[in-house]
Amino acid sequence: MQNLHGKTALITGGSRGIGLKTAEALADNGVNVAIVGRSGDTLKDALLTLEKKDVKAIAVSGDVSVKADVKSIVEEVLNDFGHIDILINNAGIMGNGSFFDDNEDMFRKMIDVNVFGMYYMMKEVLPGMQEQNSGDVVNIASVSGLRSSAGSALYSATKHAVIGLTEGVMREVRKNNIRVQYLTPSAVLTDLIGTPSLEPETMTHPEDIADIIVNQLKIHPRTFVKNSEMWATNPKPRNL
Ligand SMILES: NC(=O)c1ccc[n+]([C@@H]2O[C@H](COP(=O)([O-])OP(=O)(O)OC[C@H]3O[C@@H](n4cnc5c(N)ncnc54)[C@H](O)[C@@H]3O)[C@@H](O)[C@H]2O)c1
Ligand SMILES: CC(=O)[C@H](C)O
Repeated sequence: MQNLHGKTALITGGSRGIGLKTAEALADNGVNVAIVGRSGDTLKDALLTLEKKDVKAIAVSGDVSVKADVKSIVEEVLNDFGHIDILINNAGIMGNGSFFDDNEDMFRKMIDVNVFGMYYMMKEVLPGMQEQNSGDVVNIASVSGLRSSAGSALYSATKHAVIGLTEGVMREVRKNNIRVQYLTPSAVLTDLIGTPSLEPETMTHPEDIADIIVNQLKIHPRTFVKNSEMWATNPKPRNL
């Protein structure tokens, strides 16, 4: 196992949900954290939480689906931290409904945020990791990237794209000692899913995903968990 103390991490969508819990868990392990989100009180509140930890924490506002924003986000983080050890590509949006709905704009928006956001981020961050000959990239996909269902074809298509993108990039940069992995959580109790149809206590919580991320990052750098699927153990009232 390796100690994460003193490393630096950039977490997209770090203002709430899985991203914020991951930033908190990393900070608890001595990692300096930069959270990225669209501007607003949520991002400020998240930073206040992180500032209480014994690490350097910064918040950078920007839209990951906008190439110029991503460029300036990464520049700002590099100015503050000098380098980036860990990139958590977590920002994402979900729209559901029938394939036959009027949903072309929503589909493009999801592709822009869920797929291009990650693409732009990796384009900006990976060259620095190649130079330092080390690094970790964690891309948050979803079980919807493995199995699609009626009502989620479009979101699912974006998460399938995330998995394809991640796997190819991983194969390209492992020679630089960079570990690129993806996670495929099932339903997690966050704002993204709206009112849950399952009993909240029986669902996976965002801090559970954060624990998994931190523990996987602690594995000796010569090895990594390429992909992992997380399920709620006993979701009620129905087993998914
Ligand atoms: N909640 C679930 O059930 C679940 C399951 C599997 C995968 N995921 C994935 O986990 C990731 C995090 O989701 P969550 O559940 O924490 O959702 P959430 O809605 O609580 O958080 C999403 C975060 O992404 C940010 N974000 C959205 N669009 C952005 C943009 N264009 N630029 C910058 N930031 C942006 C939001 O501000 C927010 O901080 C997403 O990629 C989601 O698809 C979630
Ligand atoms: C939100 C999501 O990704 C589903 C529930 O797996």
